[in-house]
Amino acid sequence: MPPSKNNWLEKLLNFGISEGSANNLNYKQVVNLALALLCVTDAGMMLVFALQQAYWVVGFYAIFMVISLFGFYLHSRHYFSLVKLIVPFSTIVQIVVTSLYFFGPGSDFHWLFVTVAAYAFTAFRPDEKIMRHGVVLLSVMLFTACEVFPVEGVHMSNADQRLTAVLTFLWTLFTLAVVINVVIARLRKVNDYLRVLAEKDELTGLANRRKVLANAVIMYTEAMHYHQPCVFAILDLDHFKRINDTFGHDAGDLVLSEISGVMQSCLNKGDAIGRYGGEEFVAIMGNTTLTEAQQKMDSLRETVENTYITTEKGIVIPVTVSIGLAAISSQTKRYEDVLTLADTALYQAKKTGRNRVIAQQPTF
Ligand SMILES: Nc1nc2c(ncn2[C@@H]2O[C@H](COP(=O)(O)OP(=O)(O)OP(=O)(O)O)[C@@H](O)[C@H]2O)c(=O)[nH]1
Repeated sequence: MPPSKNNWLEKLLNFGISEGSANNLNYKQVVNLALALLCVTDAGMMLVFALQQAYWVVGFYAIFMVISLFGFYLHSRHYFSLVKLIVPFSTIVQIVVTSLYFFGPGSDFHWLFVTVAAYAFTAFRPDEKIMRHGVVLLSVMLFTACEVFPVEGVHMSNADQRLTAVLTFLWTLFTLAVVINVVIARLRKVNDYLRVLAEKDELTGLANRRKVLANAVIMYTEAMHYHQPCVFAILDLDHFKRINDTFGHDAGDLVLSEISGVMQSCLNKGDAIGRYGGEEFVAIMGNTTLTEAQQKMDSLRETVENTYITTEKGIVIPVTVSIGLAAISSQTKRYEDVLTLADTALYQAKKTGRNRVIAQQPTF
């Protein structure tokens, strides 16, 4: 995947994940993010209680901060199954103690168990059901206990409790926004990457058959809608089987990838080209008359003819291409009809000696 601009975030998400241990990448990244957020949360709580001058509570949160940092250390040592348990259990203990002892159930601090359940569903894989359900069940039981047991908070006044509740609410909102933002941004990136893979021909780097036909539909529809000329071309390398048989399949692959680049460089920016299959390509030229397309394709044919592909062993392979052209007309009903006409023209080009461009005149 292309490197992200947010380098520090990438470094954090990928901490302890080496190339060879990249299984369950997303789960591991969620755990790293959770550990980091837990560290920041603990730092925030230390600040809140330091302002209250409750220094031993500061110490309590410092211990959990150290545990989170220890989680990063364990991750760097590849103890991932242990690391992913640190976050829920450290959070559970902190919520229970903070909720029951410092704030009291009236503060509703224990609603933070929602974050533990959210973590369990994102950090444990579907095949780790026991762990996932166990953490959620434990959270539900402890949440119920916090709701039911009337233990008073012993260290905070009502005003401080309210302030802490507001701060906690804002912080939870912020962390959820961060997590959702990171998750969505990453999903988008993966999605873009998969789309490129799904639309690209691996050997030539051109659009694959699916993508070039999708482009054909778009360009055909636009041309029909705006009454503009549009030409479809099918380009087929000549005697390609002979190239494979004489120089080998690898040399054939080299010819395909080199000639693809040459063909693309002969087209205009708005034109579309893709690999139709084997040694056959499709080009669509929008806003181009048949005469203009014929000139462009003839120049492309000549460029291919003058291109000599040299293999690693120094063997020079001459290549030529035959091209069939057809333009859309007022009679055209479907884009496939234009492709069929271009294919007929290509057949003529092959039959009449190859290395030539033949245009199928439109029928009105
Ligand atoms: N190296 C290589 N060869 C391929 C690839 N895809 C298809 N081919 C070969 O392309 C050849 C196409 O052969 P034919 O359809 O007979 O066409 P041709 O030899 O070019 O003959 P004409 O089109 O009539 O000039 C076959 O031998 C296929 O195996 C590929 O990705 N790499």
